[in-house]
Amino acid sequence: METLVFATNLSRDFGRHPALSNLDLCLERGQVLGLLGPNGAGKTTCLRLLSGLLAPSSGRIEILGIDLARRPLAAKRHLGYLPERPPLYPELRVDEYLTHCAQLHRLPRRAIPAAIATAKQRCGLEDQGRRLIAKLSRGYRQRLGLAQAILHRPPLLILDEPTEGLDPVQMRELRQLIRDLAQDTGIILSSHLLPEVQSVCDRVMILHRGRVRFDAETRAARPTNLWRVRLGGETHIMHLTALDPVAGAIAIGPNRFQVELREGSNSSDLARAILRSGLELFELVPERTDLERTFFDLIGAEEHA
Ligand SMILES: Nc1ncnc2c1ncn2[C@@H]1O[C@H](COP(=O)(O)OP(=O)(O)OP(=O)(O)O)[C@@H](O)[C@H]1O
Repeated sequence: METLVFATNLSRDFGRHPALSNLDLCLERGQVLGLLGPNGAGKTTCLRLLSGLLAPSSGRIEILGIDLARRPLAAKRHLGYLPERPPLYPELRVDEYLTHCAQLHRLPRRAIPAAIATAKQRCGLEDQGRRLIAKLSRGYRQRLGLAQAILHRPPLLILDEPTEGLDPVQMRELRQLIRDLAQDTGIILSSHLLPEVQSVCDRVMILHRGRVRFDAETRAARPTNLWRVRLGGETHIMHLTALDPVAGAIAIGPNRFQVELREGSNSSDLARAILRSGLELFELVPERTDLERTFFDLIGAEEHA
């Protein structure tokens, strides 16, 4: 496995406001990492730090082993960046704009036409070369933003809210394109949409108020044999863990528990065992340990506090 990004203890303050605090991150080729979080969580700040547009207040970033602070040009050569709003020039035609970008990426002059043709083909822009950017739809502008990011074939792509503002069809097409690109690159993208991260990313980091609140493979966040139980009266967790179908339990509030069942046991077994032991059962619902649950639990608990 090739490590594309290695960042440690990354922080960025704006004045006294910590926009990002103590983030550690590692990305391998072929991985798609999603930064998920509500507005102001620190996603854009993180992506700007990783793309070298913003200097960290502390911490260190390596892109393919190259220190981004010490050798910014060499490190940035390996990455493509799609900002939240791609800096497009409406008065240029698609080909003119891509030629300009290729020059900025310092591609050799002779290699430029082929690089543009490949980028356009990958982004579904083959027939758009002569079109004025001003006349492009939002979806095509986003494709063009992506085309400029992949022109120099970087192994690392950093995409800030790539599907923001697109209609559902455009979103689906762009997600497919991201999955295609991920076959030979590593991608870090930001989003505030759970389904997007679930469908596109292998790994997710939930950011909230500049801190990482959750970091896991998206596969690991799928439901298991977990149940949420609310009991009546004076109960203790031992009452539950003593029951046959229960593999383990954790208390999540007064008389509220998250219960994991043994393999082969189901919710009826649990309900029967609870009632047989003389406990009162007020609620028994499947626990969704997927990303959505975690997302809302974490964000909700924080807001509540
Ligand atoms: N240039 C800046 N100057 C001052 N504060 C900033 C600056 N950029 C970001 N911030 C603050 O840092 C925090 C994180 O912002 P950031 O844009 O990284 O969040 P985000 O998760 O990308 O949000 P959004 O989804 O709205 O883009 C916010 O409180 C924001 O107001």
